[in-house]
Amino acid sequence: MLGYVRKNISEVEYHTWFAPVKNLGVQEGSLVLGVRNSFAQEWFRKHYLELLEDALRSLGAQNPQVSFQVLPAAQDTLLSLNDPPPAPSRPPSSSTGGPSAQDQAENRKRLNPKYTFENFVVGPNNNLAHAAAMGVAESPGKAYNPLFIYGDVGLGKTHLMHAVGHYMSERFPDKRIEYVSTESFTNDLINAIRDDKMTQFRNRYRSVDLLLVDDIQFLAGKERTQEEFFHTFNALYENHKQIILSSDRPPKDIQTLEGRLRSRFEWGLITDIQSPEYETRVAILKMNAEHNRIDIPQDVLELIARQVTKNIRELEGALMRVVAFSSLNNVPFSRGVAAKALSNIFAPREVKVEMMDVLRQVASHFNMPPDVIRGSGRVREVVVPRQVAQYLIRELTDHSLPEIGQFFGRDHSTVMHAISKVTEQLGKDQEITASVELLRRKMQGLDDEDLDA
Ligand SMILES: Nc1ncnc2c1ncn2[C@@H]1O[C@H](COP(=O)(O)OP(=O)(O)OP(=O)(O)O)[C@@H](O)[C@H]1O
Repeated sequence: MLGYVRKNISEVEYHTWFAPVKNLGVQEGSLVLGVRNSFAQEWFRKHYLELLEDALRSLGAQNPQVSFQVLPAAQDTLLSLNDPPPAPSRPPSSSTGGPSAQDQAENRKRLNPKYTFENFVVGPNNNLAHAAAMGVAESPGKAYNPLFIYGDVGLGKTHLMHAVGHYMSERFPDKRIEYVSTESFTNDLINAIRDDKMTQFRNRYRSVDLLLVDDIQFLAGKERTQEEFFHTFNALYENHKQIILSSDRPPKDIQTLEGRLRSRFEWGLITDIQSPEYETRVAILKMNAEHNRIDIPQDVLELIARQVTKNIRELEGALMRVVAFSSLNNVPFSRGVAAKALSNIFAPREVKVEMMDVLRQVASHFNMPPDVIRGSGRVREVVVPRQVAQYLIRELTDHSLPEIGQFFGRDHSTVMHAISKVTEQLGKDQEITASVELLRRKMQGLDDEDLDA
């Protein structure tokens, strides 16, 4: 099966997703594959189910069925950044005069073990950069050289660079990988000049197979460093060695960068990373929670994702804060707890609610599928939830009556009618009043009694 799969996807994909998969045998006619976490489980369902079924079919299965099961927690918790890096997964080649085990260990030491492709959530904000990094990982020195990734702070530039490094060091344990910040490069250079060790300096940087340089914008205004980097760049480039650069802005906007360097930075591929969309932020939080074995409800993750929108490092920090807060106060996770935990750092932002959120909450409150509420049913059991949903959307979001109408496949006068109907019943009909009150508190993140206790 794996042979079939491998022929149909890229090597990077294969190593990222299929290498860690375990065969758990056949249960009730379905082949069960063990995957690392529920993120991987979802990914497999979405992206590889058909391929795996085809693979089984190619082996003669009439009615191929594949399912995925999350394996029991592995040892390597991914967020413990300070742990020693994992041991190399295969023995180093010693007799060929290749790099020593120590070299390899050195390579890995500089790479953050958490920053792998597998742990990188792909969304519309970063999919081009991700694809480019995958391309480079697959054909270093050939696909795009240099690869220039730019974007604001905390959006995953370093993560992607390291992912290429990990990937290469796993597939080609003999390759030399150097990750350096522009600041360290500059300091190394200053030390080398001072200690008269320029030859060593040049050997070090010009003999690598993959050079990753972070925050290249800091070359601006440093003439001697630019000069040295120019020669390093040329030496590597001419030998088809891969270079990846990160920066907070594109080459054209780096002031006082020599023209010859700027043009070299533009030779390969320039790609950017933008701030993540809401769904990507939720997915990142979910993955983080899982890696840390934290069982935290989806609606709490959603609240965090609405609070922190621009920087993924801060997003991760916010999650940790909520976790710490709830454990220190010995209260279970809830939206209220999260709102409270974050209220000191983030300017209290009104929790922004979307129409779909309201619909989902109302649906779950009345215990019926959202589509039924939006559907055409006219019985009271459906009409009341529909009116309540429209009423709450009007109250909690900025959407206009026609927009709400469109969301429900109705015109604005129907919505107006629904709103006045609910308004009329508030205070009179106990059930409706209680439902509206409860749902409103829930969506504003005020549903927490634990905190008051
Ligand atoms: N798409 C993603 N999926 C999962 N985690 C991500 C993603 N993007 C960023 N992160 C996480 O966000 C944090 C910040 O990312 P990183 O350090 O790579 O940002 P950066 O763009 O290099 O920032 P800086 O400019 O400050 O160096 C890291 O912990 C990283 O793992």
